[in-house]
Amino acid sequence: MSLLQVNNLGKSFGGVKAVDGISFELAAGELLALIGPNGAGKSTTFNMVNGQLKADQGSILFDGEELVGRRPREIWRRGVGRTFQIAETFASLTVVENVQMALLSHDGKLFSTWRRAADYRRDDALQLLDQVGMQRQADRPCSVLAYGDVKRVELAIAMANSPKLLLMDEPTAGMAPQERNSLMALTKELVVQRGMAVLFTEHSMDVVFAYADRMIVLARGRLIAQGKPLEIRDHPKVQEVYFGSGKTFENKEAAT
Ligand SMILES: Nc1ncnc2c1ncn2[C@@H]1O[C@H](COP(=O)(O)OP(=O)(O)OP(=O)(O)O)[C@@H](O)[C@H]1O
Repeated sequence: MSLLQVNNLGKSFGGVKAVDGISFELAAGELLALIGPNGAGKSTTFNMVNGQLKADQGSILFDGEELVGRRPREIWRRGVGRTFQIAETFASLTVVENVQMALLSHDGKLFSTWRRAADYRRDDALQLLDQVGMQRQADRPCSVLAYGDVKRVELAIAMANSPKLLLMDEPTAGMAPQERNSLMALTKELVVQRGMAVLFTEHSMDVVFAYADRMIVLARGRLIAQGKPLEIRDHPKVQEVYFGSGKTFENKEAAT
């Protein structure tokens, strides 16, 4: 059975059907990209899975249990993690302290032991940093890191909750191509090592085609195609939605 089973999921805002009865599955150890033009319904889908938006219709089964109607924190506790940008207030903390804060939060001790974050499970935090190649920078403040390194720390923070499913909303936005590749290669490594599933949205087609195991394509709230990257690349409906008929992804990449 798949880790995540989404069935006939829908959400409207006023008269707009932001997500219109979509169904898809995601298995453990799989990297699934959610793509589509602006306004296609990607964020709305994401936010229904993480509980920030309540679905109007359909079901989201995670590990066999219904997520629709549950609060975000409950969903997070069940093993659905997401990457967050490191807030400005935390940028002055060191890299390892940021991960220690995440461990405190995971253990439900955030407010009682706030001041002792620097002592809390430091070795575990260092091990998480090792997995993202950031152990050597553990004692530097996050504020001085290169952008690509901040993204690695954000990944380590998300790992502190040991998610079975990790949601990543445009993980490589604002990154240079080389940084993008290195972040996605790392994500793929974590997927393989931990058997974790990842659902990510992405505008960069080169990232999607290089790293996604499978893709689902939304347009105006509907799921218009799903499959392996090569199947999607040649899918007529996808070509139509993105570029009008006759054009290809390669043309788009070459043009940008
Ligand atoms: N809170 C909201 N209130 C009203 N309409 C909304 C709201 N959120 C999304 N929508 C509408 O729902 C549709 C889908 O939006 P959504 O943000 O899910 O698309 P998206 O694929 O994530 O787009 P983008 O790539 O631009 O982020 C759009 O028509 C959008 O205007």
